[in-house]
Amino acid sequence: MYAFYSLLVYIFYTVFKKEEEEALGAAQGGASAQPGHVSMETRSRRKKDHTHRKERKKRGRGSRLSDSSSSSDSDGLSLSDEDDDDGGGGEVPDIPACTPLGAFLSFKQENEKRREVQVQLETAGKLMSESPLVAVMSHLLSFLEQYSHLQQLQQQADQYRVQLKRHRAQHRRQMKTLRTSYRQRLRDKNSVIDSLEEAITTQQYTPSTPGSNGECGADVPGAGAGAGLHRLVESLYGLQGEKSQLRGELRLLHSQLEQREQDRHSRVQVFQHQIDELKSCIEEREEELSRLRTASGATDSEKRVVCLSAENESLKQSLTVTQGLLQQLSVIPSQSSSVLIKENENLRSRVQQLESSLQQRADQLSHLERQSEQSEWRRGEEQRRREERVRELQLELDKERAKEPQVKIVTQTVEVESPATLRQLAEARERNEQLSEKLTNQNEKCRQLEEHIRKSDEFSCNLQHKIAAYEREISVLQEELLKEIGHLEEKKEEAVKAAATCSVEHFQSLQDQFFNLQKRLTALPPTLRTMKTDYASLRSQVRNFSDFYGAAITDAKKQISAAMREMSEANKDLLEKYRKEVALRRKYHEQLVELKGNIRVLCRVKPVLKEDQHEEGQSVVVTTDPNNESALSVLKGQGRSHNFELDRVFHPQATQEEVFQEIEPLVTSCIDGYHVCIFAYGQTGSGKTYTMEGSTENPGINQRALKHLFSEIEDRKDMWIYTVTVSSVEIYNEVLRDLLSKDGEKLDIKINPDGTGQLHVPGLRLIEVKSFQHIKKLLAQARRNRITFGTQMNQHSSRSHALLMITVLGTDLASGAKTTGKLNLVDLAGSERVWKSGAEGERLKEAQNINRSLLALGDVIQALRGKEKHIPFRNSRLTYLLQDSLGKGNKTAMVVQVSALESNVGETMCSLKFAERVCKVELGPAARKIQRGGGSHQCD
Ligand SMILES: Nc1ncnc2c1ncn2[C@@H]1O[C@H](COP(=O)(O)OP(=O)(O)OP(=O)(O)O)[C@@H](O)[C@H]1O
Repeated sequence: MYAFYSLLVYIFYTVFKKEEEEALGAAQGGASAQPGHVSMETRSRRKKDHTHRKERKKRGRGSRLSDSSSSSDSDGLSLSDEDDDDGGGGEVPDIPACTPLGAFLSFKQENEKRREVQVQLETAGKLMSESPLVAVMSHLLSFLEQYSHLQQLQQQADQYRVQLKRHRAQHRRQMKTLRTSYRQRLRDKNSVIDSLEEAITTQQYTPSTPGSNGECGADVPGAGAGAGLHRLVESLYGLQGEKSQLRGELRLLHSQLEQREQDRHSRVQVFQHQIDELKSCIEEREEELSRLRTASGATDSEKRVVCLSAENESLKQSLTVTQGLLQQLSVIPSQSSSVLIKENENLRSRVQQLESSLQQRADQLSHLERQSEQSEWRRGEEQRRREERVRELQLELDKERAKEPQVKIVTQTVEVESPATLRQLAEARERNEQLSEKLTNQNEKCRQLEEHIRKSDEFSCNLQHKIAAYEREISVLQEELLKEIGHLEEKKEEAVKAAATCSVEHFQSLQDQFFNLQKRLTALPPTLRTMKTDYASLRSQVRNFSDFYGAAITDAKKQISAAMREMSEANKDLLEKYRKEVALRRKYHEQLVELKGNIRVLCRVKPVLKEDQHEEGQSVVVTTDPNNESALSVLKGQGRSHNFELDRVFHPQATQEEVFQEIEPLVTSCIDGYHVCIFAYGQTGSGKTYTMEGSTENPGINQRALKHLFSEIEDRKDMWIYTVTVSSVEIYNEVLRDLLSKDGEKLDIKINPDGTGQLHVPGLRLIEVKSFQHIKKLLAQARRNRITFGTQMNQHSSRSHALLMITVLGTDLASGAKTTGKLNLVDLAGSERVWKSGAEGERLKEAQNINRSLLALGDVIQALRGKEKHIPFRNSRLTYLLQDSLGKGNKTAMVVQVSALESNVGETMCSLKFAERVCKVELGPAARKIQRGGGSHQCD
């Protein structure tokens, strides 16, 4: 079976290859142009893929991502072979073209280009798909398509991974810029604090001058100056409280900033963690993909194909052939692959949309993060400056506190030097007021700064919210992306599983077939050997047998020919004996018949003619026995049959000659001086006229009898002289008519006045005939003159009894003895049932007369049979006329005509029963009418 498939596939492959080459040659002006074109296109496509890949790699390098995961870029097994021009092609392991899979894939790619050219081979390709091997290869093809789809997905995953890395790098850059902006802000804050510090320094410088002056002028005591100093100290304490308050606030702000920084950091960590998770997820997918690629059914199938190819040369040939067939099969559009491609396109567009939206979100996020980092940095800087300023103010305050005893001394001094001190005090108060104003201004500035910090905090908070919202969006998008990837993975796994299962099943079945074939093949050699030995022995036997057979046949032939000779001799003897026996029996029978004077009764069965089949489907009820010429059986119906035993029965196919041969001896006896009567009896249409007269081509008893008479006369002419006279009459409605007379006058039967007592018909024409030709004319005339009409039973029914009376007067030349022989040949009118013949009027009268005369004949027969003294010959013209022939010492033969059809079974039974009665009639020994010397007498 497998060999058959292989042969079939090979034949198809050869045919299709040839047609394909012709088609390609016709379509592209040469068989060699197409492969080059295809390879060019393939190369250009490969180059495009390669350029795209290179760009991606450049981008990957540009981002300076040194993650270990970046090495996975080169993990994928791409369907598009890349050139190694740039030396970087080694990163992507190409499928070697020498492997079956590589050849298969390149074959497939070329086939995709040839599809349009090979449309005319679709029908043949469809036919080929019915082969199991082709089905397997189609499954392999679909599986490889799935595999290429998987590779595309992997490439997309790689792209996503690279994009994620790029996003991460961007985030890092943004974080860096945020940090720098934060530092910048801190620096700004420090500068603000420096400006405050300067202001405070200026404020300090102003009291230090009076202090130095006071030191100089301590000798000038004054009460106003002491109060001013006291207020100054109080204001300084107030300032110190305010500073400590500001410090607390700044600490609070600092802690808040730290908290926010921590939050931000934690968020960044969470985001980083999510990115890592995504990365690990992608890596897992990659691993899974690689695992699937290395351990999935495709590789197994491929390995199995290779193993199978290696195991069996025939399978290898089939695989090669199948590769060729793939060209044909590739033109068959795969609905599933087209759907997958469509889905893949949709997914690609969807992924692109998601990528673009993700890119936008990432850009916005980076921008916001940058702003946030800047604001945070500024706030940090400001806080730092404020802290430093507070610290310095604290130091100033401590210094001022440390100077307090001098002030008291100065105050005492002022009390002593009152006018100068008062003036200084006034000046100090003025300065104090100025400082107060400055402090107020500083406070205002601090408030403004605080307000600014608050606003920046709010802005930062808003930014954090936005970042959180964007992160949520990113997470949602990531989830969607993961879902899509998962969905694609599931589809891919399903497709891979289905293809793998299918291919495994088909390979299993192929393997089973292969193993079965192997088993058969292994079982075949011993069988073949035994067959060979058997054949050799048989051959030798046959060779010997031919000699043996020839000798045996020769012996057998000899034996058979000897046996046949013996048999034929014995048969000849037997046949001779049989013939003699039959002749003897016949002779004895005839002698017996002659002695008894029985009427010989013959029966002739009419063949079934077309015109007799008035009713369709009539069965034949009369059967003859081929082994018994005297038996006849009539099936009466309901399974009952009646057997008749007559002198001779003629089957339907009996010829006129056969019938006459039976009559011939009687005809001969006529020449010898006997009175012979032969009459035909039977129902109308049963063949009486046919038997007696016959047709021109096939004459009946009348012609044959006369012919025989003349031949006998001719034979005896040396010894006897014969005179033959002929007369013919018909009895129609009990009226005698001369059939040889032209006027057809009526005749009467009378006793001959010569005293012989014989019947005499005055006026009847007696025509002496010299030749057979003469008698033929007379017979034709008589036939013409006979009255016939058409009835339902016979279109040319004879409505009269016709008598051909032949008188043969013979003179023995030697003795002078005279013989008078008479031959009455009677064709009786048909016995018929009036209702059946449809007779009416004149025909009815005819029928009644016919039946009456036949009844009279029956009465005569009955009387003769009963050997009654009175025979009623005179009851009818017919019996009266036949008195000479039917009476004692005459030879009589009756031919009973019967129909074999079921519809005539009643008439047939009547006729045969009448024949049976006639059979038993004993006329006594026949007497020869001879005149010797002077007197005539009868001799037995
Ligand atoms: N043995 C036969 N072979 C062929 N045809 C026959 C045979 N016997 C009778 N026929 C045909 O049957 C038809 C009727 O036969 P035929 O006229 O001799 O019947 P019949 O007994 O004389 O009838 P009827 O009493 O009405 O005159 C004729 O056409 C005749 O040719």
